[in-house]
Amino acid sequence: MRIVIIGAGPAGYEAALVAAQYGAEVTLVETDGAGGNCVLYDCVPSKTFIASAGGRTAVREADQLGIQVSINEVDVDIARVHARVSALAMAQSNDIRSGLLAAGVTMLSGHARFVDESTGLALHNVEVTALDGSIINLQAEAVLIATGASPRVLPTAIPDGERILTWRQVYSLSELPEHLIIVGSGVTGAEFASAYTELGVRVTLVSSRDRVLPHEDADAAAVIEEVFDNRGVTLVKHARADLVEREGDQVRVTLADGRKIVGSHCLMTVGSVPNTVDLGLEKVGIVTGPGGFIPVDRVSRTSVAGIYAAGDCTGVLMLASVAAMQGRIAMWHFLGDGVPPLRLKTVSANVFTHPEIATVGISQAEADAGLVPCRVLMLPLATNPRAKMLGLRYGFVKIFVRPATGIVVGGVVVGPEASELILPMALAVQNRLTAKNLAYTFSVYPSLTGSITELGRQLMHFDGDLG
Ligand SMILES: Cc1cc2nc3c(=O)[nH]c(=O)nc-3n(C[C@H](O)[C@H](O)[C@H](O)COP(=O)(O)OP(=O)(O)OC[C@H]3O[C@@H](n4cnc5c(N)ncnc54)[C@H](O)[C@@H]3O)c2cc1C
Ligand SMILES: NC(=O)c1ccc[n+]([C@@H]2O[C@H](COP(=O)([O-])OP(=O)(O)OC[C@H]3O[C@@H](n4cnc5c(N)ncnc54)[C@H](O)[C@@H]3O)[C@@H](O)[C@H]2O)c1
Repeated sequence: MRIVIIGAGPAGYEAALVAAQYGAEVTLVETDGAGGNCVLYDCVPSKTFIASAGGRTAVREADQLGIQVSINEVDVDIARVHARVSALAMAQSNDIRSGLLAAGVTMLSGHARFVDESTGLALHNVEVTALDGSIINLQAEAVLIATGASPRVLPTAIPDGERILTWRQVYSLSELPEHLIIVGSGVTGAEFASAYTELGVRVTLVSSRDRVLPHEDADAAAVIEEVFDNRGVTLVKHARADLVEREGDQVRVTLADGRKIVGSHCLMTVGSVPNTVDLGLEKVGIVTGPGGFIPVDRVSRTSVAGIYAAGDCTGVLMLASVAAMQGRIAMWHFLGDGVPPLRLKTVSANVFTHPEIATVGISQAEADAGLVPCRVLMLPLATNPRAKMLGLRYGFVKIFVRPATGIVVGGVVVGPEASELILPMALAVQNRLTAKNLAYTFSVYPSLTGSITELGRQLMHFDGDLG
């Protein structure tokens, strides 16, 4: 079987590894580097940057533990931080490339597009234009589109890479911004606001809504707002940026209601657009949906036989983990393996603010709307002995269980390393464990996960026959 994969982000490279494992002849085409935007520009660089920012916070927070280091004595060598970000991304990309080559995947560098002469063909034709302009034609029984997404650019706020920036451009700054205005308070905006304040930068966060992180758990977002407030972030709510312009060494952001904010730099985090233009989709008869995303079903099939799509270009859920799973599912499906369709209800995700917000399963908003009947219990970390020892001031664990059976259907953790602490909840949701199962599980004493087993104990009497 010949398979062509367009795009070497998590969706594309994970799919390539699966297909190669099954003995398929796999060609992976990528305009940039292995690992895609995820590894080179988005997820991996931002999380590496956030790790450095956390180093300064550890010093700032040491005082309450009786360790005295003046925060004014802490120097941030931003050139080294940025160099580390770039080096780590490149190393990760090289690792992925080596893994793909070792698995027998053929890697082609260039821009791929469909060139089928008519729709409805059993074999699809992909043309690859290399950087030097040379052209290679490929034919395949199956094609996976895994072309990802790019930062959304507003026509009235064009990034110049110096003062008006996308999140991909911040690592080329030679100095930390004096006053950073961040437009957009979704996950990307909140993560950068958190990291820059940790580095001691003055931040103004422009939110189009009444709160930060409008799509996240409201209790968790309230914690982040309180933390931001304590760190001196100016949060401008109900504010839509209409115009962002440079004035010498400054940037002026004009809001829809006429208010103006002046800062040294502006970071635009207003979402992403799918990379689905110039792919020749019309040649194969794929029609994109709202926002330009490629519609797919739960086994990653597009409307055209033999063509699959996975990852950010589908807009299903813009996470690396989901992209990778969609890509693997596409290959398992095409190569004839029995495959369970994608289940979004078991996806765990994390916002890498400080503290972090991790979630799995159903959300508070779905519970409040009555979409899923459930009992909700929340425990502040302040009651947890380990949290007290660590001097943690913020955070909580929250669980959602079915009322009659006690089956765990969702959870939220706000705290340090919440991305790690969510796993017991994710295991519970994935395997339909009950509150009683959690209650009977040994957690280490003292530990933050002790609060998760405590949630189980407080809810176990709802377990009924399944306990
Ligand atoms: C700032 C930021 C931080 C993030 N942090 C996280 C996180 O912590 N955890 C998480 O799970 N997710 C995170 N995400 C989301 C995650 O990065 C994406 O969900 C993930 O990158 C999607 O992977 P993908 O394979 O669909 O596409 P991408 O990673 O975007 O890769 C697509 C690749 O396709 C290539 N391509 C496009 N068109 C063509 C063509 N015609 N021919 C050849 N190649 C082509 C591109 O060059 C690109 O390399 C973050 C996103 C952002 C913006
Ligand atoms: N840790 C992670 O897993 C992680 C990190 C970053 C991004 N992501 C994923 O990437 C996707 C995109 O997230 P995102 O935060 O980049 O985008 P987003 O679309 O979620 O948020 C962008 C925000 O900008 C606002 N906005 C748009 N135009 C505006 C304007 N003119 N003025 C003010 N505000 C404006 C929107 O209302 C929205 O709230 C999400 O699915 C997210 O899960 C994940």
